[in-house]
Amino acid sequence: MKIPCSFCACFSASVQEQQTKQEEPGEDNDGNFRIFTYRELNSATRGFHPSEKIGEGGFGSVYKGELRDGSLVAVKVLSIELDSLRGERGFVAELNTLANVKHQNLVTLRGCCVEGTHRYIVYDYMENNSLRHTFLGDLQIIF
Ligand SMILES: Nc1ncnc2c1ncn2[C@@H]1O[C@H](COP(=O)(O)OP(=O)(O)OP(=O)(O)O)[C@@H](O)[C@H]1O
Repeated sequence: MKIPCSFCACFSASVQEQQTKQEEPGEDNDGNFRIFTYRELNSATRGFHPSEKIGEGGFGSVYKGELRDGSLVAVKVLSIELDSLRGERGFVAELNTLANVKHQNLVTLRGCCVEGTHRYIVYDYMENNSLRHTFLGDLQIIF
């Protein structure tokens, strides 16, 4: 029998609690990290429409989305399902790290969504220019 780590247990309980008490949109979890509903992300990305796809990473596809409040987000759809130990570990490790690390050069983790065995991670959307300016800004400091 697999025993979940304390973070998994807390996270799972938090998600279930959020999902039972909310419909749409998701509420703030602790003011920063937020549990999104699948419906909200589905709506934000226009049903994960191919035209909204902005990239492909090692863990899955990334879609641009617009939340109801007008803010833009990047939604990473993990291609590895929770049944996979590697997927679960990667998901928990990424959230556990990013939710606690704040830096001007790191894209902000907005929250996540759990839908069945599927997992979604939501970040602030960064325009190419934002990333380029941040990078060039660092280079100017270095040189
Ligand atoms: N917050 C974001 N804002 C805008 N575009 C993003 C954002 N996050 C990811 N992308 C786009 O999606 C692509 C894939 O990103 P993703 O983080 O999934 O893969 P990666 O950078 O290769 O890292 P890894 O595979 O290790 O997770 C990026 O190259 C970028 O074009």
